[in-house]
Amino acid sequence: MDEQKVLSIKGLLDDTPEEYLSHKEKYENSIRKSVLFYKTLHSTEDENMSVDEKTKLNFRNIVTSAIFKDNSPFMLHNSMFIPTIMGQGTDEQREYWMKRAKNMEIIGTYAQTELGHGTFIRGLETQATYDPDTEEFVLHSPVLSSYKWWPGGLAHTANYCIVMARLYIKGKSHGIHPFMVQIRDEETHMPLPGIKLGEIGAKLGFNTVNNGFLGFENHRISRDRMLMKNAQVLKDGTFVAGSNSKLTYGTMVYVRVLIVSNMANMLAKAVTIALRYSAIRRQSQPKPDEPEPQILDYVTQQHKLFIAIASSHAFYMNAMWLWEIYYSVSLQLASGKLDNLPELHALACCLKPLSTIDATAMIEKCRLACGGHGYMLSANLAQTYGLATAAYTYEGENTVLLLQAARSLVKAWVGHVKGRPLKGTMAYLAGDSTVKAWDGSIDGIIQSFKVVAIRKISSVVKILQDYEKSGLSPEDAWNKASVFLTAASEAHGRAVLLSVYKSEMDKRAAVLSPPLRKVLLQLVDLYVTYWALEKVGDMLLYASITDKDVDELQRRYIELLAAIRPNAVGLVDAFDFRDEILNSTLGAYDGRAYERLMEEAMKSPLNAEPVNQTFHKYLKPFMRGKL
Ligand SMILES: CCCCCCCCCC/C=C\CCCCC/C=C/C(=O)SCCNC(=O)CCNC(=O)[C@H](O)C(C)(C)COP(=O)(O)OP(=O)(O)OC[C@H]1O[C@@H](n2cnc3c(N)ncnc32)[C@H](O)[C@@H]1OP(=O)(O)O
Ligand SMILES: Cc1cc2nc3c(=O)[nH]c(=O)nc-3n(C[C@H](O)[C@H](O)[C@H](O)COP(=O)(O)OP(=O)(O)OC[C@H]3O[C@@H](n4cnc5c(N)ncnc54)[C@H](O)[C@@H]3O)c2cc1C
Repeated sequence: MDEQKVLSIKGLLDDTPEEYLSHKEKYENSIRKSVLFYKTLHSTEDENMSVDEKTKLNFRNIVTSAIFKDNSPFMLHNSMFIPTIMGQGTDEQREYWMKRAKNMEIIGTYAQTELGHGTFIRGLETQATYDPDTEEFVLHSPVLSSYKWWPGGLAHTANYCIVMARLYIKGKSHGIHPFMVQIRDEETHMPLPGIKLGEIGAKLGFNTVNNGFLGFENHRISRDRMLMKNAQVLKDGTFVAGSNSKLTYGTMVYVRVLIVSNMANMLAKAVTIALRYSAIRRQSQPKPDEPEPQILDYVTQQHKLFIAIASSHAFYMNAMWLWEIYYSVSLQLASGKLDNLPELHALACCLKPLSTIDATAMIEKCRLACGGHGYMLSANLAQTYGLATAAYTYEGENTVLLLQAARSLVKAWVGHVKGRPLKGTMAYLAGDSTVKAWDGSIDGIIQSFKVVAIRKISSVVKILQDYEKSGLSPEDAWNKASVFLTAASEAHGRAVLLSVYKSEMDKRAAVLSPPLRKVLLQLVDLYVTYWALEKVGDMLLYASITDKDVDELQRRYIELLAAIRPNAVGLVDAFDFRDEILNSTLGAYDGRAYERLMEEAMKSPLNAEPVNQTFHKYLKPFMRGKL
């Protein structure tokens, strides 16, 4: 997708900064731009695309959608509506709906979360009751808490949506299934009879995504609107279960993988802004006889920012690696082979939380590193934070997903102890669980992170078993141990992030020029050393690190910051964000931050006149004691 082409779209870029638009104007402006964007770039994910092309398209979509400073009301159409049709529709349903969706003849969203339930999918209350007499499903929202609540684009944009509803046949529940539901008339866009729609209101971010609510009053849809790839309802109401009820959760796994690459992109944007600003901003005078230095020369500033560069690389490498796994498991599922789905689910349940936790924290650190100007909306750091922090919650709240990963880790460990072989990304759990002497090499530190994970998993399993021996139910034991279950999942996730980053870089290093290889491997070294220092407690407990080793690690870390400093600006320039996509007064390539700050300030409607009308209406009478 050619960004030049995107940016050449007349009217795509805002004359009036979004900050000065009303809530309603922001939405209307975003629709205007989304239509322009799609008309020019009508890029779709072709089923015949190679893994690499699909991944790049997703990644490019993310990058390009960044133009909107916030996200587009079309976001769910691309990121969930289309993938659900692809993953949950029969061949016939895909044939029909994919054509309409790809051509933007219809705009869709994905309506799963309800006012009363987001995490607990099996608790969703929207009903889809099959009527064999008319061969229809009756959709109904029995109580307020069953209203769909949150779906992007649902309020005023989408005219179709995937509704995840509880299927009832002859009074019996058959679990949650996906239904294709038209919610608005294709000509008038009016909500169809029996359908209540609206917007959920202003949020911390995502204020142009048009998140909405949806309630059904006995709304009927034909039988062929249930997406029936994984489970079917025959005309007479016979229910045919799928091979695995969790296949209906497939879109969420896809988006969790997408989010890891999205975090790489978000973090790259934020650190480009903060680091470029740090290269032009001069402040203080540590040496009386020298000019004020660039704030980028403060080692504390390097500590705040360089890890963000390395983390973006790490998330990107892990995301590309995870996409390969996702696509290969998807192909296996298509041929009925399910045995690698649990591992993909567990990986996504580790990497989505860790990438969003780290990216959110590091984007905020990029903002904080820019002083007062980082607090300006025109810097586009606050908005980037707002978008990233949402991913902590959506697509599976992070705690919940880490506990899901813990389920798999506990099962793997208990199986291992009983002699069952471990496989894939959990195979290392069968390895040595002690570090006889600290090995400060990159591979040695990564091995130590694996030992930390082994020890945390084995110890939390022991806690669980002790609780159950003491008479606690498995559920109560699980809840009591849950803090350390999430810690075990995080440790596993860290080990995966580090080892995949290193191995993926090693694969690429062979084809890099020696100078580039040196710089990129310095970032790997920085990433591994940073996390060893961040998790020094675990290293002391499980990896035989001594205070002398820690001292050595600290010195190595400082030297790495100094080594990276000369290439720091080049490293963020290499993310190759155009100014229009960075959309930031502080991050523009030309470094004219002060002029841009002033230019943006003058766009404030308040600066249109020297005296605001409230002076004569309120202030003057007030100051003259006449109010
Ligand atoms: C104009 C320009 C526009 C261009 C835009 C381009 C795109 C932009 C890209 C932006 C990038 C991304 C943004 C996407 C936006 C998304 C917005 C947000 C959407 C949403 O939030 S949708 C709703 C998401 N909701 C959730 O994720 C809910 C979380 N809850 C759950 O997943 C489940 O409830 C659960 C897993 C927590 C528990 O499920 P439950 O049925 O109770 O199961 P359990 O009993 O716990 O476990 C049973 C066994 O099932 C296994 N399991 C569970 N889930 C899965 C799964 N998904 N796959 C496989 N297996 C699964 C589990 O492991 C258990 O197995 P075991 O018994 O242990 O063997
Ligand atoms: C910006 C944004 C966009 C969204 N877009 C969509 C969309 O397009 N479509 C859609 O369907 N949904 C969407 N969502 C909804 C999102 O999927 C849910 O918010 C998310 O699944 C969490 O559910 P919840 O909000 O009901 O929180 P709850 O599930 O009520 O969880 C609240 C808190 O309770 C705790 N908790 C809950 N369960 C457990 C547990 N089992 N163990 C331990 N602690 C627990 C956690 O601390 C959690 O944060 C969006 C949300 C946001 C913020």
